[in-house]
Amino acid sequence: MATGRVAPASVPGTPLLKDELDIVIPAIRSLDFLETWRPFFQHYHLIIVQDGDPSRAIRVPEGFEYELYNRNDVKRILGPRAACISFKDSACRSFGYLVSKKKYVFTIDDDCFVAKDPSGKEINALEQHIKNLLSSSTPFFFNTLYDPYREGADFVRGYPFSLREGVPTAVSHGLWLNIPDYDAPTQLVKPLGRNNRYVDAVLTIPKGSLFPMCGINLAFNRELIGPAMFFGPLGDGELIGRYDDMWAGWCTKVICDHMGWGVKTGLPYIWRNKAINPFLNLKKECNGVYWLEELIPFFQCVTLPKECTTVQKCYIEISKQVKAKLGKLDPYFNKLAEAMVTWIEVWDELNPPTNAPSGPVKGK
Ligand SMILES: O=c1ccn([C@@H]2O[C@H](COP(=O)(O)OP(=O)(O)O[C@H]3O[C@@H](CO)[C@H](O)[C@H]3O)[C@@H](O)[C@H]2O)c(=O)[nH]1
Ligand SMILES: [Mn+2]
Repeated sequence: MATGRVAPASVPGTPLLKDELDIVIPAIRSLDFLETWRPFFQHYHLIIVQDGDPSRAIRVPEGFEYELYNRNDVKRILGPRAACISFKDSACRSFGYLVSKKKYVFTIDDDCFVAKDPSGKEINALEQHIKNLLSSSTPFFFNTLYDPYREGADFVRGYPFSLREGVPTAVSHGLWLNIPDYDAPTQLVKPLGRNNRYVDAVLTIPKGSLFPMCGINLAFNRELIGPAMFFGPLGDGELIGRYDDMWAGWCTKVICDHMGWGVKTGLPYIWRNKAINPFLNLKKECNGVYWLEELIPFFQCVTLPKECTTVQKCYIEISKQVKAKLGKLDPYFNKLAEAMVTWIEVWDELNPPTNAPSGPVKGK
């Protein structure tokens, strides 16, 4: 069995991290999807961020413990700085991360259901995320047999012994069966594109590699990386839409690499039910598709000096580089850089830094 923090075995009837994890849901539709998740979510606390008309009453199915915030609440709590929270898209979920007081967060969209594994068994997505987060990651050297900390797995021959302890896992990025997370152009050319392939694997994304982080089925250690999980303002009505989660992912990965923390992708799967109209998505994504080719080289070149010993310091440093380098691409990025600073201000106000994790650690 691999060394390092190994995924905990689940004890039937005992929900893992029950008092240490919040489930954050951005919601503009109904919350009926929660019925299907009842066996897996019922012991956890939900934070629902309601988008759309705040006077609309949104029904939470009986028996769930929750707090619900609408736009008016966000304005009341953040005052003029509420503008950094993007509404009109899934990015309003960031507000849930901000007000959570838990160590871990799992976020899921309101049109996602319980998937089944190839044996027909319902997948407890939350439990798998927790296993991913509670076991170590291996960003500094790739293990060809996937996550060595999973039951029955291990490190292969040639894997340096000095790296087998692994490092803390900051993010667990889950995947989707049925409707894949395609961009609008791919949706347009593959209208019937479905993901039916269940791959029983979890991988650490190597240090230095960026990835497209999708917010649909995502969990993270809020205590470690929470201040970098800012999804916006990149939503509808902005110059660039549907890149809210991507932006958070690039910032997060660059910071995790600097701090010496891991990001895992793969299991668990959820069942994603429907794709939004690709033509509407194309309109939202248009600038993003174009700018993507500039944004990735930008993030590949972000340098974080050793003085950046907290996530907040790293994030502010990235915001400065956004302004200096991407502001030339479009003034929109100056606005985004300012929103990033505001986000850190409100994060620190609502989450006073006590023992903020510091780094960088291994591998620098
Ligand atoms: O104005 C809105 C629109 C949506 N929401 C909530 O956000 C999530 C996702 O919304 P939706 O299912 O409509 O969109 P998708 O394209 O399937 O989702 C992905 O797009 C990514 C980019 O934004 C994002 O990470 C994914 O979530 C649902 O829960 C809606 O209720 C909203 O609050 N306000
Ligand atoms: Mn959706």
